[in-house]
Amino acid sequence: MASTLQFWCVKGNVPLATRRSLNFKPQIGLVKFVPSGLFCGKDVVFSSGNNVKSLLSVTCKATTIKSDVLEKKNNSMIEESNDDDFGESERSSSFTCVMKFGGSSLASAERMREVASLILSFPEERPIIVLSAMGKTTNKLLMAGEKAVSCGVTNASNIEELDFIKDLHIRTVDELGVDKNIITKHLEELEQLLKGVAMMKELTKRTQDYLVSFGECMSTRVFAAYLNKLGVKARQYDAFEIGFITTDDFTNADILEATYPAVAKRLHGDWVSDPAIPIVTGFLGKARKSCAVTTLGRGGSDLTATTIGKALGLPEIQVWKDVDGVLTCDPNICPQAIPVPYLTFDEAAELAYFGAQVLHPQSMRPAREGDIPVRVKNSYNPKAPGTLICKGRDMSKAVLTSIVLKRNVTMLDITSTRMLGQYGFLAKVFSTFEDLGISVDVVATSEVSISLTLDPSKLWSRELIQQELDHVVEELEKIAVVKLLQNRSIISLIGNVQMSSLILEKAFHVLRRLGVTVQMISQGASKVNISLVVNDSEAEQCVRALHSVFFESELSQLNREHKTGNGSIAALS
Ligand SMILES: Nc1ncnc2c1ncn2[C@@H]1O[C@H](COP(=O)(O)OP(=O)(O)O)[C@@H](O)[C@H]1O
Ligand SMILES: N[C@@H](CC(=O)OP(=O)(O)O)C(=O)O
Repeated sequence: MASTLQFWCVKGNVPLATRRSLNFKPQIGLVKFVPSGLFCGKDVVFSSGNNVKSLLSVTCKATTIKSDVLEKKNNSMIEESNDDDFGESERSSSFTCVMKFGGSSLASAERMREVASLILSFPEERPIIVLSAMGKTTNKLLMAGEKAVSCGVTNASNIEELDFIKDLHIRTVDELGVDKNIITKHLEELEQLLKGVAMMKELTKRTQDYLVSFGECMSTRVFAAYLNKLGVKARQYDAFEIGFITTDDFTNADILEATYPAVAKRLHGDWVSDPAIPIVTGFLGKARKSCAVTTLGRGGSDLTATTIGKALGLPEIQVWKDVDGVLTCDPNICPQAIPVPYLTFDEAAELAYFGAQVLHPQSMRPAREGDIPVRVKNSYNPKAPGTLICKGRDMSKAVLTSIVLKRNVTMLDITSTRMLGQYGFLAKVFSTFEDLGISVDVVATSEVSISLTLDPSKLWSRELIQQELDHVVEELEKIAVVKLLQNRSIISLIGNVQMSSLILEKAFHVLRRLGVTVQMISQGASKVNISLVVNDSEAEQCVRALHSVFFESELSQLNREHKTGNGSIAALS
């Protein structure tokens, strides 16, 4: 699909603006050929067949960038290769992208074959591959761990999910024709671990992380072996061995800054000394204090991919899923959901944070910091253009981009007993959450009261939620009357908040027709998100009706115009 032309620029003589728009590092640059016309400020579309010398005279279809490129022509910023400045090994060490494949793309041997041929269909790319565990392996591992706690040591070897995982992986290596030994040690160790859990009758978060790490450790070994069997040199890496340093927050660890230089050094260094496609475990890290294996929260391989993208300053990050990109809604709620062609980092981050399972909530951060475009593509339908996420897009015609639902949210109504002044009250409320390590999602305040919703993702098990909530209420009741409202949902309307009057008019019209009372609304803090809180029991019906109005009827005309790019592409930057 895309071919890449590598070119060299005069060291230290590249204007920053040009460097950004052409997306190259100070020393080596890449220009991508994207035939479909899907591009933004980071993609410059050229017709193929041009060589380095003619680079500046090729036709650039991105009009905003065209002028920039041509303006810089006289600065002679691009020249032929100068081997005194850049040695062959350094040049060839540059990776061109990260490609992340999730569990849904890797569910079987057949899928692994297809993913391998998909990767090899881009011979011009030098990718770093990030993989999740195969299919539903992570869920099965979690279930096996839970069962091991109470099944007794003698039964631990017979846990159904353990059999499933063994069967899936052994069948996969057999079908791919690779050496079984690459995973037999892991499968034995996994069984021992479950016996240990059964013996201890306890599964700590730390052990749970170690347990689920087997999924990614095995999928990457199998896939690397398969590429090697095909004659494509590949090297497997466990992320916790190559510098992914995290906090010690097991099951939901944060990546620390030290990760970036460490990972870049290791991957770059290995490539220089012995080039091979890196196959890296997604989702995993190493705790800074305890040095134990950590996980980055469910769906964390997206974050692994964007972290590697930023660490190496790559031109593009691709996350390959089982859907045609980020959709206007969760397709499990609205089967009519359609792909969103462009998103900004801000929109994608809000969408992910407020519950769209398609992206990990923190995954946009490294991409935004590194200003690296993220493409969401479908490994089952590679021809579909997917979604391109980058810094800016033309919002002039955008209304609503996507509707996101976050279920099972707890809402608190906290009314001051006026023991404290208003600012003392707010400070006390938020310090209570800070002390208890609970994050707050949506907030609305009046003079004497505050309504807020709590982020359930930090809370791992049901008992813990109740225990922690009781504690929160106990603390807050020292200064306020507290009403705990459970089973609520947040409906997030992601889009152009500049159009908030239009969005709210349509949204409330729908909600009124359905007889739904909105219990909280928040708009303003985020420039791309309007959040509404309703009862869980009404939420899906609301989302379907809202989707129908904004994306399936005549009122969605503006969104459709935007989708087809009518008049909006030229302003992308
Ligand atoms: N707005 C959305 N756009 C696309 N997919 C969504 C959205 N909301 C929820 N999903 C779900 O997310 C799934 C893809 O995410 P995920 O399962 O994490 O993929 P992978 O395992 O390949 O990384 C889709 O199959 C879809 O069911
Ligand atoms: N395997 C992990 C990490 C991950 O990112 O998975 P996926 O890419 O399949 O969502 C999980 O299931 O959470």
